[in-house]
Amino acid sequence: MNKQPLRCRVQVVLPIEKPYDYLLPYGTDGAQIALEPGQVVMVPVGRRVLPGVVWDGDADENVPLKKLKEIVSVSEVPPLREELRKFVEWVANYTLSPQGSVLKMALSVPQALEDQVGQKLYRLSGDALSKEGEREKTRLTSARQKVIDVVTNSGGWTSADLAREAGVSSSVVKGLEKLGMIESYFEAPDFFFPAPVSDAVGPELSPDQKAAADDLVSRVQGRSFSTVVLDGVTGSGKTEVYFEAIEAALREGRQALVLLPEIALSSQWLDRFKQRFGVAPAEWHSDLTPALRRKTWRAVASGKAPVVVGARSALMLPYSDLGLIIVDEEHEGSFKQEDGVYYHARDMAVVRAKGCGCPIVLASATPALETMVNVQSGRYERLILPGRHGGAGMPDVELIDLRFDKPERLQSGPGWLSQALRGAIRQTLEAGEQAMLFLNRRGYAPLTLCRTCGHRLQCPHCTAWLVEHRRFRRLQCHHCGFSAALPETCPSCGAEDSLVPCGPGVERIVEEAKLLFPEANVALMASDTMTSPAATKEMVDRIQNREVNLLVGTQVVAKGYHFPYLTLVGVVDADLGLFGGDLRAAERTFQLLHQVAGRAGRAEHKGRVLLQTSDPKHPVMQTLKEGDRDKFLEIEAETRARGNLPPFGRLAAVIVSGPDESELDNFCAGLARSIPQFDGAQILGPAPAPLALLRGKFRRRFLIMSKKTIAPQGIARNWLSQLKAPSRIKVVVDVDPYSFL
Ligand SMILES: Nc1ncnc2c1ncn2[C@@H]1O[C@H](COP(=O)(O)OP(=O)(O)OP(=O)(O)O)[C@@H](O)[C@H]1O
Ligand SMILES: [Zn+2]
Repeated sequence: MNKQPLRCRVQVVLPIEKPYDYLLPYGTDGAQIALEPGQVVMVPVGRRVLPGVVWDGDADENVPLKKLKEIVSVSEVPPLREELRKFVEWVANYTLSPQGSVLKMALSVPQALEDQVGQKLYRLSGDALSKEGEREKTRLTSARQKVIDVVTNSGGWTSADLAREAGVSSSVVKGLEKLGMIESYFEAPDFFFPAPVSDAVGPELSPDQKAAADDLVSRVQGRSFSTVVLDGVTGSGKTEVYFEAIEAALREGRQALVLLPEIALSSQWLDRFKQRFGVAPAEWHSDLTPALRRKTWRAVASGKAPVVVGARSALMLPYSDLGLIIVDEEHEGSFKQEDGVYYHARDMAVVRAKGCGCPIVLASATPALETMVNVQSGRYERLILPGRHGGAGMPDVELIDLRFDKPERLQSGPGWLSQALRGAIRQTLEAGEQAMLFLNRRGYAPLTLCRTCGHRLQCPHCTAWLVEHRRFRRLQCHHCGFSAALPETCPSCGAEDSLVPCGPGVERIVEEAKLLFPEANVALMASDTMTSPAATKEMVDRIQNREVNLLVGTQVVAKGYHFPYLTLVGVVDADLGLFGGDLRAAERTFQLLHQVAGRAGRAEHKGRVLLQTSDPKHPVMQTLKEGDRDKFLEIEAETRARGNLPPFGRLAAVIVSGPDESELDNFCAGLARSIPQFDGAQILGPAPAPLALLRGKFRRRFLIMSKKTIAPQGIARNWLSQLKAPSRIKVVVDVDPYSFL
């Protein structure tokens, strides 16, 4: 009797909703090889061969055999665990994303799936420095210099990766190897990160810290799911407390994952980890070299990366046995991904922890309103650290009313620092302490305008002003990256010397600070000046060593840093984040300013915070001044509840975009006509998005608002499936949107 060939389902890493059916591969003995769900395979799709995962459930026996293709090969990597497969399905369902796109985030390193034979890698050669002399002689070409720069930063590159990263041809790499400047070695295929030192002990904890740490440790030992909010004022030792929980996970032989909002800016955190545990954790972020990426993925999958610290994408890695998740600064907006799969890493981390049967800790001094409402309803538990470590007090917060204390003009143009703030800076510097000026705006000026005709310089591809970056004498669009030289004459009326910068960015504050305090050592810290983790670390070290005493920065300085001599924080424009029709504008402003304020006076010297505002009566300013976070949350909760806004109601945004405006409007009109009627939900729109033009695409927005008991996903699915979008039009659903641009 002829036996039917066996088939299985494979979810391919393409933007497709469901698994396809394939034939099991044939072994050398001519028999089919049995596969288990979770095994990683390569399968033909059209003319390509792509990675996929054997999925749960039976293939459809009714599909004719001749339509089925055979699995090409089976990867040696450990099968994806059921926990991760279920998580992929859950995320796809919740975010309305194709399952294949979510799976692709888990299999994000195709090279890691290949069988690993020892591979030839390159690094800076041991005696590269002694070759300096020869290097002079041979006069490194700029192509060669680029390669040297890359390997100086980190080793472990294949020839192809190295050439690609340096933007040169592989013959340049060969040439340098001949010269002896770089050398090759073989890497063993066993990928691992060293185990943390087991007898390392942390600092002696205060009674409050100890109580919180003990609670977390017993949860880790209990090996079951729970969500705990670690709610402690800035500088209360949240990090020290959760380090104890990490230690407990390691003792259990399980892995720990720490999600940080900006891993590239976390040099202090990494130093502390190394001090505490004797080794560095595995890092996961976009700056890893391809070789390190592959090593890390493999080590995580085989349980040889005990602690992973990373950006939101670290949540998607194939952990072999996750025993603890920490989300530090859980209120941070950067945990929301707004590209490809739109997901919130904090919320999805809670789901993943549940699947792994492990506790998850959400740490913050200013937990999100969503999180606090979950505490109130009993879904999350809470541990409180009420005071700063070592008895340091909370800083005094004062408001400067800009309507009365107007910044004086400087010789060179308008000034932005009030008399009160100038005086406080002077005092601080005279006392030998450090001051920080905060303005959450990169560049020199957010707008450039022609004095003669009023023309404003705008991005040709976006609804956005061009921002002047004086250091490079260029204009830049902060939405699409468009950049152009600063014109000499007005592009509209041709007038000369007529373009004036309007408003301040941090570069302009640096200019004013240098003018007012010529004796100070002024430094700037913004995401575009901190171009690499190394550059950030260097700056942080300079501040720690007090080579800098007047720091100017954007939100990158707000996060987690601990500078004992920093006693004054001045916020140049505290009202900046309050505008723009974003439902979380007040909350975000409160969190950010509270966080910035928290940098002041963290050790024995008392801290002082001055907020320049034109609206001192605003609840955000009042509660910051009173240091009353819970009162702010109460006011905010009332406002949101009244509008049935999250977390009391639910939202999903639908963003429709395309290159042709009339085609787009036609399609949106069709969508609007097919909006169904609901009880407890409504769909608003279409409205031009605030960024009505982005990267050359026109954009319209709809907003689905529903009661908390109704899932907007189902509404979106039914409604949007009625109309097929023309090929040039893209429809994106953003469930629980954070950006309304
Ligand atoms: N029990 C302790 N013994 C010694 N030093 C401690 C202790 N607890 C905290 N510290 C120190 O106090 C400083 C602040 O602690 P930590 O950074 O953990 O606070 P945090 O709550 O995470 O702060 P933030 O929210 O502002 O980032 C750190 O330098 C930390 O090493
Ligand atoms: Zn642009």
